[in-house]
Amino acid sequence: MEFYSYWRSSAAYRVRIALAFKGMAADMQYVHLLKDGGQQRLSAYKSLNPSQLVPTLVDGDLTLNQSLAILEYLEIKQPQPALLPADLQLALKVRAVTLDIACDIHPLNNLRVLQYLTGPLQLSEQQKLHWIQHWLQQGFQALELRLSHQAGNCCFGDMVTWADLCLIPQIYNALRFGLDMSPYPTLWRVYQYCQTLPAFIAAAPEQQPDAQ
Ligand SMILES: O=C(O)/C=C\C(=O)CC(=O)CC(=O)O
Repeated sequence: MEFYSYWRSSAAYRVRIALAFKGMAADMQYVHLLKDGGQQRLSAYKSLNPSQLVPTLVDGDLTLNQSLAILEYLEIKQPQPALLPADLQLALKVRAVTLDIACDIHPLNNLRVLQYLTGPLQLSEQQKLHWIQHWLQQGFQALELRLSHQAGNCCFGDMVTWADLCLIPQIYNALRFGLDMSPYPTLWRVYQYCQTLPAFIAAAPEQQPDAQ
C-alpha cells in the first residue's frame, strides 16, 4: 500500500493512527500542502486525487480518497484489532461522531477555506482566527454534550474507535489555533489518554518525517 500524507493534515492523521493501531505497513508518500504552491496541486498528484486533498491510499488496483472511506477499507482488509464496536447501534453512533467531525467541523477550518478567507475575501489574520475558533467551539460544545455520558478513557467507553481517530487530530488542530479546551473536559480527558497510546504517539504530526 502507498499512503499519501501530510504531517499536519488531520484527515491523514486519522488514517495514520489506524495503520499504526492495526500494525499495517504502508509506503508513505509526502505531499507538502504549502511548498511549491501546494504539492497537492501538481498534476501527478491531481491525477491520483482530483480533489487535490490528502490523504490518498493506493493498494494495487484501488486508489481511494476520503479518510473515512480509507478507514473502512482498512477495517475490511484487516478486521483485528477492531476500531468499531461489534454492537450495531454503538457502531452507528461511532460513525455519527466521525461525521460530526469530518463533515461539520474539519472542513470549515481546512487549509483551502482559510486560504480563501484571507485571500479573495481579504479577512485579517484576527478575523480568520475568530472564524476558526467559532466553528471549533460550536462543534466541540455539541460533542462534549454527546460524549460526556458515554466516554470512558475513549469516546465510547474504553475502546479505541474511529471516533477517537477523528477527535484527537481535531483537538491537535484546535490547539494549534489556540482554542481554550477547558469548556470540554470530556474531550480533553480522552485526548490526554489517547496521547499515551503507542498508535497515537507514532501517528502524531511531529513524529512524521515530513514535519518541519
Ligand atoms: O498549515 C499547514 O501546515 C497546512 C495545512 C494543514 O495544516 C492541514 C489542514 O488543512 C488542517 C487540518 O487538516 O486540520
